[in-house]
Amino acid sequence: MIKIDSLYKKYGENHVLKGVDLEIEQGVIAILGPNGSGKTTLNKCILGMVFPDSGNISIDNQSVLNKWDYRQKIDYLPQIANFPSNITVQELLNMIKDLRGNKTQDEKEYIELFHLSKFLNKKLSALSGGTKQKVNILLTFMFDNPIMILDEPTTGLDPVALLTLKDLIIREKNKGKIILVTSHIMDFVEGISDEIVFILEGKIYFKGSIELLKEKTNQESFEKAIANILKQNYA
Ligand SMILES: Nc1ncnc2c1ncn2[C@@H]1O[C@H](COP(=O)(O)OP(=O)(O)OP(=O)(O)O)[C@@H](O)[C@H]1O
Repeated sequence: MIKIDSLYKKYGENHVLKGVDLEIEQGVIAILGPNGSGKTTLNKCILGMVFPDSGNISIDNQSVLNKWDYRQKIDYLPQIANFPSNITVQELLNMIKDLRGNKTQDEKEYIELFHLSKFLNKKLSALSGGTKQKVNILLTFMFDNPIMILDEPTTGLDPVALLTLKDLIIREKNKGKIILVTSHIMDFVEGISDEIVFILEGKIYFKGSIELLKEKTNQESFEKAIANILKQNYA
């Protein structure tokens, strides 16, 4: 379980998180909110890549602030993967496996699913944006840890890869994992999520199922429900 208590984070005078309280048991949780609302900042706080100004984050009842080993339990797909450009996909795979020294799932399956075999000996600088994202996904899913944080996993993917990714997320969720997903693609979010967490003005504005969100906003579709929140707050 991930538990976040009264989390505050500001960058200079920009107060991004202003008292976030959140409890996540298991399943796919979509972290939504407008651009700049603090979704990535929240993810990075959980990962220990950004230090909150105050508040607490615990995983399985242990505070993770100023700790490192817990990160071994988290598979993270960053929003923008800054791969070294002059090495091949295979070299990168080997490097990440060496660095993490973590148990891996069958990477060959993911290579096949995303049709990556023909790119294994290509340099990362030679790959298209979508193919880079497939490599990014492979590097995240080939480990088998209880928590996944996927920041904009759909970026650049074609419709076939998008469906494959959906299936993989559902498969990992069915193993009992916690999967936090950030995305602006509402169809994708609707297809995978158990719960929605909507961040607005630095706080959790809504947490609950898509059905509840539709009910609360009096809208028949998820997309309209999200649009309704944004219009009410920004119109
Ligand atoms: N390292 C940083 N230094 C200064 N400001 C930052 C830093 N990282 C993020 N910010 C600012 O914090 C705010 C929240 O950014 P964040 O990336 O967390 O938002 P987001 O909800 O993930 O946005 P998006 O949907 O556009 O990806 C933004 O105003 C951003 O400019």
